[in-house]
Amino acid sequence: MNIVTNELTFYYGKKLAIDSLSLTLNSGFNVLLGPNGAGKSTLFAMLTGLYQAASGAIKINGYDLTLDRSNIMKSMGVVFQQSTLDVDLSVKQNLTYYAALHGISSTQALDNISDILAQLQLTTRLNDKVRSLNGGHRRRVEIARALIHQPKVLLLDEATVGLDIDSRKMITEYVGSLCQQRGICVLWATHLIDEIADDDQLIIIDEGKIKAQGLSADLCKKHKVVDVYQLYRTLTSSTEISR
Ligand SMILES: Nc1ncnc2c1ncn2[C@@H]1O[C@H](COP(=O)(O)OP(=O)(O)OP(=O)(O)O)[C@@H](O)[C@H]1O
Repeated sequence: MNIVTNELTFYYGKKLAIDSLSLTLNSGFNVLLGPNGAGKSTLFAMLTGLYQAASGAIKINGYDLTLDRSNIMKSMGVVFQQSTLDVDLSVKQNLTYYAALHGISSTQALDNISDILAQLQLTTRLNDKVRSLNGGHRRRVEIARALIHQPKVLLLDEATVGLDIDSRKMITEYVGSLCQQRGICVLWATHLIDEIADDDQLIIIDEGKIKAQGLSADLCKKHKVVDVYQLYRTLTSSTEISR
């Protein structure tokens, strides 16, 4: 289970947004940390095949994204920054419709994620309209939906932005535990430093470039800083406080 990018470059017009970015991510919880405008969402759009690189290559689980996108999509789950749920449908309808797009029956879909729904405390909300759920519950539905086809790679773009502290904690802990339960490769983009643990694989990105990659605790030691906050301030152009 891995994601490999080789010398990826992407431009919006003349603006260079991703700059010769080479990265290898293995199974486990990988955090992509960067300030606003660093290139996180652009990289996600490239990893999901929505944007095409000006140059460079992406391989996911051994498949080349330009040659074999359909095989990659079969084993990839994505939670985008903006919600893509239909608020006028029930939780169950949102889940089963998405499953049908993957050729999975409603019964099989709910079976595939019954333990996930229970862990995310969604089992009793299946018949509720998404419109009636708060932001934290909507995010949980999106995570359950992204896992419905049992992907090997899960991408989450700023999945906890705007949520209350309890929902953020629950979601980060849950996604962290998924890596252990299912051995999948998770890429978690954030600019919230308190979501990063010492033993997380951390990739710091700024201005479309990788500034550091490694275990969070090791990177702090290497750069002689006391915590990830200091590391982030040292390695990026950010002046924002993102705790
Ligand atoms: N549609 C666009 N047209 C032109 N420039 C863009 C466009 N989208 C993004 N950019 C620029 O590309 C760079 C990378 O943006 P991107 O949205 O990928 O960053 P990000 O790290 O996801 O930021 P955020 O945390 O704010 O979502 C930024 O300088 C941004 O202004």
